Amino acid sequence: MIGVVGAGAFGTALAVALARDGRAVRLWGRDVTALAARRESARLAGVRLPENVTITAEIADLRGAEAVLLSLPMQALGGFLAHAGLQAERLVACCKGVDLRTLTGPAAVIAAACPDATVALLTGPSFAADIARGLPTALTLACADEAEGERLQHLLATPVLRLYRTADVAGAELGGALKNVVAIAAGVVIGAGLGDSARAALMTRGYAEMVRLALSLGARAETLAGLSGFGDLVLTCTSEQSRNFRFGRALGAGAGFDPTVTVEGAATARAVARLAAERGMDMPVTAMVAALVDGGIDLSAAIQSLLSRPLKAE
Ligand SMILES: NC(=O)C1=CN([C@@H]2O[C@H](COP(=O)(O)OP(=O)(O)OC[C@H]3O[C@@H](n4cnc5c(N)ncnc54)[C@H](O)[C@@H]3O)[C@@H](O)[C@H]2O)C=CC1
Ligand SMILES: O=C(CO)COP(=O)(O)O
Repeated sequence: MIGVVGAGAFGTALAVALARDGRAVRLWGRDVTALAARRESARLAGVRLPENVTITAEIADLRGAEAVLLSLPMQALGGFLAHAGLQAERLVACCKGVDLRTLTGPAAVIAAACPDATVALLTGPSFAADIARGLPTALTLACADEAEGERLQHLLATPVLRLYRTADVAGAELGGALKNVVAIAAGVVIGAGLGDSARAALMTRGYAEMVRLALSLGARAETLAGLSGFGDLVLTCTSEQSRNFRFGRALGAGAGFDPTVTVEGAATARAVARLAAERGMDMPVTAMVAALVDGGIDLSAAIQSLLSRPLKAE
């Protein structure tokens, strides 16, 4: 049995994909009454939960799972683990971001709360709606323990959910966290009417910034160039499906945005701006997004801050 924590868009989509491929899945959520009654999530309209997905609000029902996928927003992960009493041998983070409290990624947050568990990360370019519809996707499964990583790769892959493996957990989680920040900035550029050429420039400079920080934190450049970094950056900066992109576009257009929608890049921009300051690193795209999110700068000043940077070698 595979456990999934978090009955939002991504957790439910993963539960559906694994169940369609024959796994028994237990999907935990804090308020699952409507989901259990309708067997269809409001976040994934038209997708019926297969029979072999059991929905539960009791965390003890996940005991004995071969692996538990943690599909909560990044900023909720540490608090959840501190209070939930979850016991599992293998915990797979499915969230993308940097924790504002500890300035670490999900793997360190899980390891601190559950020191005896094997920790892994599932990340890469994939919209929940695509996974739930059974469209083909390729993701990265990162685990520092190579044997456990291989075991999880086989446990969680399906014919349409292809998993590539890496032991570079830092690289995989930083790629997934930082691309959301760049996607907000790409949305700002489009929302402000600056055009596709400016977006391509922003994505490229944003990627350079992602790689710089990740390398300084011990990640490998190849990981950033893979699915979890470059792949997810392209998807998120260019698709209307992305919440981070749409949030940025609303900021750029001076429009409102539903505050209940999960936009991981907003808190992560603030966390990464602090991390960069601590390390004396220059991350202009992240700094601009963090300042915009905090309301510390207006849109024209934000755009000007990027355009007026000193001319230098690429
Ligand atoms: N939706 C997508 O296409 C993808 C999402 N992800 C990542 O998955 C993570 C979750 O995102 P989504 O499922 O899309 O968000 P969502 O907003 O659809 O769902 C989040 C779920 O977490 C629950 N939750 C929030 N705080 C909680 C807490 N303190 N305790 C227990 N449950 C809590 C909410 O009730 C909700 O069911 C994010 O880090 C996101 O970046 C990754 C790949 C694709
Ligand atoms: O991570 C994602 C795609 O890989 C989902 O992106 P959004 O959170 O921006 O919707």
